[in-house]
Amino acid sequence: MAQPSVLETLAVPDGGGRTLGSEKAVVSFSEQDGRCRVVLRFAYPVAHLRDTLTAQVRAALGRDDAEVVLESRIAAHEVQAGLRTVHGVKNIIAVASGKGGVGKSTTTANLAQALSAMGARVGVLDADLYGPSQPTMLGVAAQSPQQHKQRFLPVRNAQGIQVMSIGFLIDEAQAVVWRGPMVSQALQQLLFQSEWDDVDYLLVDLPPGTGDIQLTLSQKIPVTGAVVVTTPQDIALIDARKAVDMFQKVNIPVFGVLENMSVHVCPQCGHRQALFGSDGGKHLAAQLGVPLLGQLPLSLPVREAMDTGAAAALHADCPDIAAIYTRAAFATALAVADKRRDFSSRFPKIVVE
Ligand SMILES: Nc1ncnc2c1ncn2[C@@H]1O[C@H](COP(=O)(O)OP(=O)(O)OP(=O)(O)O)[C@@H](O)[C@H]1O
Repeated sequence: MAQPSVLETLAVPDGGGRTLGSEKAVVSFSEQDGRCRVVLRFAYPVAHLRDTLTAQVRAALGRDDAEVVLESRIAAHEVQAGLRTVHGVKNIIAVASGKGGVGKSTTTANLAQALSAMGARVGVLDADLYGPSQPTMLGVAAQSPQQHKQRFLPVRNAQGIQVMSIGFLIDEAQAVVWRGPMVSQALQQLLFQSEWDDVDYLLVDLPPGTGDIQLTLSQKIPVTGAVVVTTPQDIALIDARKAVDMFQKVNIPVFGVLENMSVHVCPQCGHRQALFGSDGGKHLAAQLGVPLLGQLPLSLPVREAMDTGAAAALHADCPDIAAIYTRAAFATALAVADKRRDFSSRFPKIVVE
């Protein structure tokens, strides 16, 4: 049945000008026995848009009873030249910061939770050797990965997020004596020797800084793009700029900057205080010509949820915080979808001897 053209012009919410037409989203429209059914398919997760999209489609069709089905088909996208893709992983997103302690791990865990709630299959690889915190933040600290024929089975948290951490292999006391090449090797082992189960987005929580370790990693890991986390403080911004430069040097696109600890809102009187300065991340993003993914306030519930591995509960209980992470995660997923598709995993490797 012909699709009503009125659907083509409907905007994808938070989609930066995308429409159902530009996304070729309407894959089927049918009317049978008085029932109307529309199937929309996207190249990114959209579960968080279900109510809005359903209402838009019903209003456009003038059919309150229309059934609107949302589907996502997330593909693998281009990485740096010459790197092999990881079995079971479509897209790797590096989460980095120049300076330590700015909230990179917090951002990783919450972006993972947001993407998962949006309907994506998500993995997290904790590469932060000197402070592996993902197992705690994602609520799997009491578990350890099973091994099967020399391969690791990532641990799954209650929301199905697949987690591997360098902290599962070594303890923090040992970590201080590890040198760059050892870290790089351990990380590659975790990435390539894990049985990732059809992961759409694997977020890699990198150690802070822009030294040899980060550079080696950005040259050896097939990364679709990076998210850089900073506080608005000058000292953090200088380092964040270095992190952006590093990614650009190795041809990894920076999907955006997330400003963390933007303001402190007094829970008693609601007064907003910019403890680390105002809008530093926003200005940095503008100067570097990369998107600002969001500005997250200093928040007690965020800190508490990270200490107790309760990102899912945080998102359920604090809709304002959840909305900031969801918007940042969606912008990241759109940036991934905008990259050229990678078909290398579809073709067998041809070896000429
Ligand atoms: N927006 C926030 N509000 C309140 N606490 C926060 C916020 N962001 C991060 N934190 C807390 O600050 C501490 C440091 O955050 P986190 O571990 O995410 O930083 P990091 O940049 O990954 O640090 P590292 O340099 O160790 O890798 C944690 O206790 C975390 O819970």
